[in-house]
Order: sequence, then C-alpha cells, then structure tokens
Amino acid sequence: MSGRALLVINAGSSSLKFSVFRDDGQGDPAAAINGQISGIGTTPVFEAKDAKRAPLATRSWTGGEAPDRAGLLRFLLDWIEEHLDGATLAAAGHRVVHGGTRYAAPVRLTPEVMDELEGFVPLAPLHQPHNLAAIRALAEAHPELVQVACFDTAFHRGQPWQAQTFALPRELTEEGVRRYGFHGLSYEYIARRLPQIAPGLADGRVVVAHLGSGASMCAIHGGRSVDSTMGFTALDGLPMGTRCGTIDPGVLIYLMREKGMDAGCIERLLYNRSGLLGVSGVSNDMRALLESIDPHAEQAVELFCFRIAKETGALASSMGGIDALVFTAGIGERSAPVRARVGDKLGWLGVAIDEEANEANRSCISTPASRIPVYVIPTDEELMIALHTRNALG
Ligand SMILES: Nc1ncnc2c1ncn2[C@@H]1O[C@H](COP(=O)(O)OP(=O)(O)O)[C@@H](O)[C@H]1O
Ligand SMILES: CC(=O)OP(=O)(O)O
Ligand SMILES: [Mg+2]
Repeated sequence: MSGRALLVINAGSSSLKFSVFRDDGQGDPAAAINGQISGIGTTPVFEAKDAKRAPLATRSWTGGEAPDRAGLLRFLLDWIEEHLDGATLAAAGHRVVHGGTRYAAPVRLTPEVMDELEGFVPLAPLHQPHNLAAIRALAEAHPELVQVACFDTAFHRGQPWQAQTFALPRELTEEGVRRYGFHGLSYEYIARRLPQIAPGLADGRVVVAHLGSGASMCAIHGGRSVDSTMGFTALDGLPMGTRCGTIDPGVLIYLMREKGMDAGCIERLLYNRSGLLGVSGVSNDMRALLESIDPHAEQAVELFCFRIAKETGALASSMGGIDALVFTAGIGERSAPVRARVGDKLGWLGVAIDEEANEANRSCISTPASRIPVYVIPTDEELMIALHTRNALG
C-alpha cells in the first residue's frame, strides 16, 4: 500500500471497528484493511483482513490479561502503523453518533469541537463516550494528524419539522429536545448506492431498514431523509439487541414512582437489559434466537418483525407512499427468516418475497409480481466516512 492512506474508526459500545483506505484521489477510496476488536469488556478478540477478506492477523485475550479499552486502542494503533506498508496516513475519520442540532455535516476536530461533542454524551451514553475516547487517544499518539468527525445524526438534519418535533413545550424543543435520528452514515451510503442498483428509484420513496445490534428505519425520498424511527436518542423506534425501542413514557414514571428506580437504573434497564434479550431471556443475538426452541425466543423474533412491518407503514405514510423496501446491516443483510417474516406481514401492501432469492441473500429478493421491489444492500458506513474525510482534507 503506497501513497496516501485514510484511517476510519467506528467505535461502538463493545467493539472497535477500523478500516485503512488507500486513496489515490481517483474514484472511491479503496479499503486495504478491515478489522475489529470485538468483545471489549469481556474477552476481546482482534481480527484484521485484507482487501480480499483474507485474514491478516488475529489475537485474543483471556479475561484476566485483557487490556482496558485505552490499552486495546493503543494496541490497534500500533498494529495499524506497522501495516501501513509505506503509505502515509493523511487523516483519520470517525463515526460520531451525536452531532446535536449544530452539526449537519462532517467537521475537522479541534479541542473546541471536542468540548461541544462531549456535551452530547448524555444523549448517546452507549456510543458517544467511546467515539470521543478513540479521537483523544489518536490525538495523543499523533497530535499533528487531521481528524474528522462524521455524524450519525447529520443525514437526518434536513427532515421536515414535523418529523423532528416532539409535542412538548416549545422551550424544550428550542433547547434541543427533539428527534434527531441515527445510523445516518449507513442511510447516506444506501441513498448513494440505490440508484446504481435501481436507477428508477433515484427520485423514489424508499423505506430502509438498518437492522444491526442497533436497529432503525428511515424514509428516504429522492435521496434525502424525511423521517426515521430513532428520535432524541438511539433508544427509540424498533426493539434492538438490548434496547427497548419505542415505549410509553408513562412506563418510566411508573418505574420511578412505584419501583423507586433512579435515572441510572432506568438507563441500564432500557439500554442493556431490554429488546431481544429482555423479551427472550435467551440472547441479544438474532442467530441464537432463530436457533432456539424456547418459545420466548420465538416471541422476541416475532415482536421484532411485527414492529418493522408496522414502522414500514408509518414511514410510507410520511412519504405519501412507498416505491421500494431495502434491508441492510447485520440482520438485514444476512437473516432470510427475518426478511421473509417481515415480507409476509407486508402482504397487504402487495409485497411478495422470492423464497430462493431471499435464502441466497440476493440483491433483489422480491418476485416480479411484487407491488414494490425489495432489496438487500450491504451497507458501508466506513466508505462513507472515508469519503467525508477525504472531502474535509480538501
Ligand atoms: N446470519 C445471521 N442471521 C441473523 N442475524 C445475524 C446474522 N449475522 C449477524 N447477525 C446479527 O447482526 C448483529 C450485528 O449487526 P451489525 O450491523 O454488525 O451490528 P453493529 O454494527 O450495530 O454492532 C448481531 O447482533 C447478530 O444478531
Ligand atoms: C446509533 C446506533 O444504534 O448505533 P449501533 O447500531 O452501532 O449501536
Ligand atoms: Mg453498526
């Protein structure tokens, strides 16, 4: 890898994903290395692959000898430096989950911007602290390196006011208590990719379901976000691996008053112990639920699919109709049973899934008779970050 390289970091709650892109300025930057450290906090595992997905390195640590998050980050940066292969690191781009009302576009990081982003930590407690920790660690190791924050909220900032507003007193809305929406880098990538797959949909009304450990859906009309299921925090909308999704706020008042729960206790309940894990009592991992014979696991899968179908109707209404449905992210890209079940529930809309195409994770999984086409499009948040980072370099 000679020439210019861009480092991309996507720091999550229990994983640290990274990519090194080769960027010769022509066309899209090309991923030369992809990897991650997963299992942070328990038994971390490091894996890196080359451009052809061939393994480059693996390493695991057992509980006792595992470094903390900062130590793992140092290990990762050292490993990356040793594998730059003669290329010069021109910049690092980070996924930062919350950009508040201020950041509708990527921004070059300065100490002042970092202070402001720190203020959004309470709005994204599962993500923002880890995003910022990675930026700080890199700045300490390479103070001269240009670093760029790319926000999950930015793609949604142009939504109509109705989609961004809670029916709360105005002063709270003006203070920033509003619906932001997340997974914006993923939706932006899909909006860019979709017209290459289906040129007729460039101006269309598309519902995209980003189903990973965090899950949300977005209404995209003519390439722009017009509504999304996630709101003020990444807790809203669909049930997720461990997060509850939409909940009657009266439940929170009940928990405080009748169960004596404080904010920290409620936060842990809603972010870490709910969703697929809470309903099934078995696992937060969709694969484990689909393999389980426990009826509660089956209920968790059913509730997940029921809510996806219900939100499809709501998002279609926000656009005055629907021209296509897209599945993406871990579950959306790989779980044929979840897609089939959602497709079944959308039979009223004329959706018809082609069983064979669905099982094979093909790009188009609907039958020719389906009233709207249904696509599976692998997302690439890292490429979006690399593109934004290159643009920020000028
Ligand atoms: N073959 C599969 N079938 C069903 N679910 C899967 C499959 N592969 C991965 N998943 C699910 O995808 C989730 C991770 O998705 P991903 O988009 O990587 O999440 P994140 O980036 O939010 O960590 C896992 O929690 C797992 O449940
Ligand atoms: C915003 C969000 O939920 O992100 P993730 O899916 O990475 O948890
Ligand atoms: Mg993700």
